Amino acid sequence: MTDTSPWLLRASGLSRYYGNRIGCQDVGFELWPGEVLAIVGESGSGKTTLLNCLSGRLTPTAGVVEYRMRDGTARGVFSLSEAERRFLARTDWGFVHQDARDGLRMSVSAGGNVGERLMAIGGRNYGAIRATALDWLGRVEIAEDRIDDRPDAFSGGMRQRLQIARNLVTGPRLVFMDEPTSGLDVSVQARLLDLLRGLVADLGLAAIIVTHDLAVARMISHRLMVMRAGKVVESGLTDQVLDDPQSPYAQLLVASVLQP
Ligand SMILES: Nc1ncnc2c1ncn2[C@@H]1O[C@H](COP(=O)(O)OP(=O)(O)OP(=O)(O)O)[C@@H](O)[C@H]1O
Repeated sequence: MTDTSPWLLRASGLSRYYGNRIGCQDVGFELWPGEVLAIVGESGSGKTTLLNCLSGRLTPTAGVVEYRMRDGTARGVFSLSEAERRFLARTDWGFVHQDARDGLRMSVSAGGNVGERLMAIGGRNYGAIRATALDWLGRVEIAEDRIDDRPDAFSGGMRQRLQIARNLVTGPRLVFMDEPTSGLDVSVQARLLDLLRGLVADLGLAAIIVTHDLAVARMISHRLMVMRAGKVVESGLTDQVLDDPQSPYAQLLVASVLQP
């Protein structure tokens, strides 16, 4: 039966333990098409564990993650076959790593990094693939004449932009991002964030972004989830949570950032 409610991804009762240690515990939420959700919290609060469970990279100890396929059916991410999950990850989803080296093939040219994702979904026409790759390099502000360079000849910010192009070229509906701007200079970070925000809005992408930086969350996300010790302690519209946090922990987090 086709479920007609419009969420794109839904998590319920999602927990992941490492032995006795809590990674994340009893997380539940719905993500809507085109919505950007930021997961914030201090180091060790479970952000990456949660993101990896949501994106099918880490098997949860309990709970379910459901995803609405293009045909409208909701499927449990962990009841998909390995092949189905891989197909989803290559087509409908993107994953932007904090370290671009984890998301790029460093021995392949910039054009190849973008083009190979198209080939993975059946692209065969070399000229068309190269033209699309060029177009995407332009969209992420990488000059045409760098298409044959390898990412190790790129700056950190360029690599991250290339990783974004590689992820978006297949027209995904959902992108997972793990601290995509940290590790970059502040000015580079701001430009990248601006670019990301524009692309996400233009393409109507849904995104789940992990960040420890509330300013990043403020700039890019519609909704915010605050985690502490594996649990979601507060969630709501980003501006609302940041302007008027309700839980003592979120109040502390916001206050600590605002202090000089
Ligand atoms: N592979 C692992 N084995 C054992 N414990 C782990 C493992 N990965 C994470 N943990 C533990 O799970 C908890 C949550 O870690 P997680 O990396 O998800 O937090 P985080 O909020 O992403 O932190 P950071 O911002 O530092 O990346 C921590 O207590 C961490 O020590």
